[in-house]
Amino acid sequence: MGYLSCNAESAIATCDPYNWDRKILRRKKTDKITTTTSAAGANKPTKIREFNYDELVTATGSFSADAFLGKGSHGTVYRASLDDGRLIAAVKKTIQNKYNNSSTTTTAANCTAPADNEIEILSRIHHPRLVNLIGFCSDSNHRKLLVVEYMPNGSLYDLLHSGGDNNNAAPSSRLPGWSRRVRFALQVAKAVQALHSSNPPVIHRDIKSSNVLIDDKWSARLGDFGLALRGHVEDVRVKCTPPAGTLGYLDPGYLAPGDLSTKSDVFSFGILLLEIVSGRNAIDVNYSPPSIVDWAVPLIKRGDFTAICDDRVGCPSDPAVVRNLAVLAARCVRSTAHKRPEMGEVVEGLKCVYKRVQRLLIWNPLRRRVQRVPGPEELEVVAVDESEEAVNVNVNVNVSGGKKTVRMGSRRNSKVSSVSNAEDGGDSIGLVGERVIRSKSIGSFSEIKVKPAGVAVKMPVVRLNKSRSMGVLRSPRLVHCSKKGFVFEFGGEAGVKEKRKETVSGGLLIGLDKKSEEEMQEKPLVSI
Ligand SMILES: Nc1ncnc2c1ncn2[C@@H]1O[C@H](COP(=O)(O)OP(=O)(O)OP(=O)(O)O)[C@@H](O)[C@H]1O
Repeated sequence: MGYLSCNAESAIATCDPYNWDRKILRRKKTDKITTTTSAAGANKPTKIREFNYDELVTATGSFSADAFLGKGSHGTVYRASLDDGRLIAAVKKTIQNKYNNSSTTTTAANCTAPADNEIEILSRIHHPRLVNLIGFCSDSNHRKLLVVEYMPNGSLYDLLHSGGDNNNAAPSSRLPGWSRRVRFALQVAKAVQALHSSNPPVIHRDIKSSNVLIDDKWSARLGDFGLALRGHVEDVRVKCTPPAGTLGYLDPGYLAPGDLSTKSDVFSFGILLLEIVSGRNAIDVNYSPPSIVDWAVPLIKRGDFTAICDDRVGCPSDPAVVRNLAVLAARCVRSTAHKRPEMGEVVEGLKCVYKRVQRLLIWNPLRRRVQRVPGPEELEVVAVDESEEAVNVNVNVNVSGGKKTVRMGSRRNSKVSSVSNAEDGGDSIGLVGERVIRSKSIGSFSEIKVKPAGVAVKMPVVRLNKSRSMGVLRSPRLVHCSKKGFVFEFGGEAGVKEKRKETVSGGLLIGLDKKSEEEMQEKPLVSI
C-alpha cells in the first residue's frame, strides 16, 4: 500500500491511486498542445505542450551539471533553454524507481508516479501563485519529464536557512526581512486558497518551504504537486489514498485516508508560517523541543512573541506584526482539524499583517530621520510597491522656515541618495545622518510654501512621475481634501494648531494629484 521514502529532509511520500486521468498522457504525438480549462485560474485556458525527448536533451545540454538546479526525493531538476532561447523552463526528471516501469501505474498498489500525478493535476489548474506546468515528455523508458516554469531565485527554504548545510543556501544578504516574509506567506496562502476553492478542490499535501519557489519578481510560488489530490473528500479516490506528506509538516491527525481534508494543508501552512517567523526548521534537534510546534506554541500561549522571532533579522518594531503572525500560525496548527481556520481566513489575516508591516517600512526610516512625527498607528498605507522589499516614496519634511526633501525607498537595492536641503534656514528637523537609502524614485514633490513658525502649514499637491509603484501615508486626522487632489498636513488649521503645534517643526507631507488618486482607488489596497 504505497511507499515510504525518506531523504535528508525526512520526506514521506506515498502513491496516489485514484487522482488520475490517463487521457493526457495517452495523447498521440500529433496532439502537441492541450488546452484545458483552468480550475483555479478563472477558466483561463492552459496550453500544455508535449515535448520531444531530444528537444529536452538539447535544451538542458544533455542534462549537464551546468544546467543542474537541484535534487529532490523524486528526481533532479535542470534548467532548460527552449524555443531558441525564448523560453527558459525547469525540467524535472524523475528517478528510475518502481513507478518507472512499462506501466505508469502500479495497479496492485493503486499507485501513480508522482510525476504523472503532477501532470494530471497541473494540466487542470493554472494560477499566478503556482509553479505552473508548461509541458511534459516521456523518455524511452516511459519515464516522465515535467517542464515547469523556471524559478530563478531558488526556494524559500534556501532563503530562510541561508548559511545552513544546504548547498543551495543563500548568502545571508538574501535573508528576507519582515515585509518580504509576510508577503511570501500571503502569496503561498493565496496559492493554497486557490487550490482549495477550485472545483473539485485540490489538496496539496506537501506544503513546505522547499516546495515554495521564488520567481523572477521575487514572488513566492507553490510547486511540487507530486502528492496532491484532486477531488472531494468523499470521493472514493481521495478516501482510499494513504496518508502522505513530509515529516514535520504532516498533520498529526492525518493517520488514515479518511482523515484527509483541506485542513491538513492548513496545518502544514501553519508550520510554514512558524518557520517563516522563526527562521528555524520544522524539525531541528538544535532546539528543545525539536518540533517547531512543541517549541513555538507554548511560547505563543505565554505571549512571548519575541522568543519566536528570527533573531537574525530581529523583531519588527510593531509588536503586532509578530503577534498576529504567531497567533495565526498557532491556530493553523491546532490538533483538532475543524478548529483550524479556512485558508480564506488565513489570507485575510495575512493581508492585515502585510498592511501593518508596510506601514513600518514607511515609518521606520522616517523615525530615524525625523523627530516628533506621528507614530505608525497614525499612518495608513494606501498602496505599496510589492516588487521591492520596501516601499518607494518621496517625503517632504516641512519645517518652520525651511524644507527638506527626503527620498526613501528599498533598503535592498542599497542605492544611496543624499537628502536635499533647499533653503534650509530654519529649525532642525532631526535628520539622522545625511544619507538615505533608496531604490527607484516614484515621483517628485512640488514646491512647499513654508509659512512662519507656529502658523498652519499645508501640504502641496504632489505629482507622481509613476503611478504604478508607490507608497502613500495617510492619516485621517491629517488629511485635507481639495479639488486638485488630497493633501496631508501636519500642524493643521487654527483649531488644530495648538494641539498639534509640536509637529509643525517636523511635518511630513504627502499627497497625490487627482489622476494618481483615481488610479490608486482602482487598485486594491494590497494586491498580491
Ligand atoms: N521550477 C523550478 N525552477 C527552478 N528551480 C527549481 C524548480 N523546481 C525545483 N527546483 C530546484 O530543484 C530542487 C529540487 O526540487 P524538487 O521539487 O525535485 O524537490 P524538493 O521539493 O526540494 O524535495 P522533495 O522532492 O523531497 O519534496 C529545489 O529545491 C529547487 O532548488
